Amino acid sequence: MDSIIVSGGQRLNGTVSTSGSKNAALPILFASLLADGRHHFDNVPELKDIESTQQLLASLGATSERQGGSLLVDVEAPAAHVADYDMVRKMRAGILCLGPLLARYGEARVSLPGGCAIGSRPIDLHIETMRRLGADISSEGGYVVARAQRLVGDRILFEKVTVGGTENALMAASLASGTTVIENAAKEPEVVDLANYLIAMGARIEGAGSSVITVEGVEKLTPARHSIVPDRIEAGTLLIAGAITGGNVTVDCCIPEHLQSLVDKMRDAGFRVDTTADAITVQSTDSWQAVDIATAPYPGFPTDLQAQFMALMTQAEGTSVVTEHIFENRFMHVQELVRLGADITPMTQVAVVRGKRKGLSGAPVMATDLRASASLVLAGLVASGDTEVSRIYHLDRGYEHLENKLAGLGAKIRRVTTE
Ligand SMILES: CC(=O)N[C@H]1[C@@H](OP(=O)(O)OP(=O)(O)OC[C@H]2O[C@@H](n3ccc(=O)[nH]c3=O)[C@H](O)[C@@H]2O)O[C@H](CO)[C@@H](O)[C@@H]1O
Ligand SMILES: C=C(OP(=O)(O)O)C(=O)O
Repeated sequence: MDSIIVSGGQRLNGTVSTSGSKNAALPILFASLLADGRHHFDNVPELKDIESTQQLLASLGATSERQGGSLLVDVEAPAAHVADYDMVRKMRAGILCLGPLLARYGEARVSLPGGCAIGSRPIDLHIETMRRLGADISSEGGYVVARAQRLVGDRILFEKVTVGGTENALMAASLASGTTVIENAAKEPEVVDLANYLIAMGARIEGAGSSVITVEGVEKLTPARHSIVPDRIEAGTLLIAGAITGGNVTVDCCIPEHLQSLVDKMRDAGFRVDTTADAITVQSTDSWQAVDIATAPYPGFPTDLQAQFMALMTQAEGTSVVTEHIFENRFMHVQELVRLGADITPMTQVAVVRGKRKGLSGAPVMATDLRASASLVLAGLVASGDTEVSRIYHLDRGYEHLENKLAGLGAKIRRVTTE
């Protein structure tokens, strides 16, 4: 099992590039199930979650081949429309094959999904969506079982903003008969990227990126070519790495607009942050202070950057209040940051971080989920001595060669493999 060892104390400097977005690539790969033939995706990150998706797609009749940063997916009708437990348990996004399978073949049997341990993650809104579109749907032996003749467009009003729910609704509605209006839709850039691919395949979608999306169902979609949007969460993690080490780091190949909430918070804290069309530069200063954050759906502060920002706040002058509004139990990193010497009091969905610059010292810590892993690596960059982050398979789900990118900026970091 791999772990990462970080020897803290190096200021990071230089330029690093952003990879394609995991959370955009996953739904887009599932969307390929909507059309037989060859789909061509560029800027697809090399990640465990992408490999797991390729395996799941293969079990559904869609083989894929990587060519450098591109992935070619050949879709043909599968013998069965089953997403097996062994495939779906590894990642939450497995539920995203429900909409495409149901819309395309009129039936789907999808295992209840796994994913990061960040609180209970129900799929009731996905199920309700398919029901609204006319599916007969039930839960049997750990599987969602759904059937429909042809889905029929309807009004879907999400009681809560859900990224995956909106994505499943978009994919299902694209091949439904008639019009679907999705209200209180998620506005995340990853939803927009999915909509753009569906449109490239011939779907008729308006309003993606706003809270009301209208989909006119079509009879058939055809494969297309698409480049995956840059990963705003990876870009944000790298910016925080620059800031936490007191360095000057430029993150390029990103879309600064997608990171506005982070940029605003970093500026409020006192960092100098400059943006160009496709890059963000953070320049550190000795006088920066704690700021509060509260996670919210896009364009609010992303829950997927909460743990990393908390690591930064352990180094701030003053006290920061971190509020997690999206997931009920996304503070698993707190106890590990405390092992490194951080002063954090977790409460229900609120954590109070008392900053103390240069106060961390290296220790063995355990990654509990994807972004928690990243926060521990960031803390390790400023802790004195060595920090060994184990269970790094969580990190590998969603970061492309993070240790190489950080090493390129001057970090002393290495991966070790133990039996
Ligand atoms: C693969 C992917 O893109 N994952 C992202 C996606 O996850 P995911 O799509 O799973 O997250 P959602 O936006 O659906 O979840 C938002 C909230 O809605 C709740 N909910 C969701 C569905 C449902 O049927 N019922 C329900 O109650 C969730 O428990 C959570 O409290 O968006 C999250 C919120 O930005 C990110 O943290 C994840 O990185
Ligand atoms: C929580 C995440 O992923 P998933 O939804 O796949 O568990 C994440 O990307 O931070």
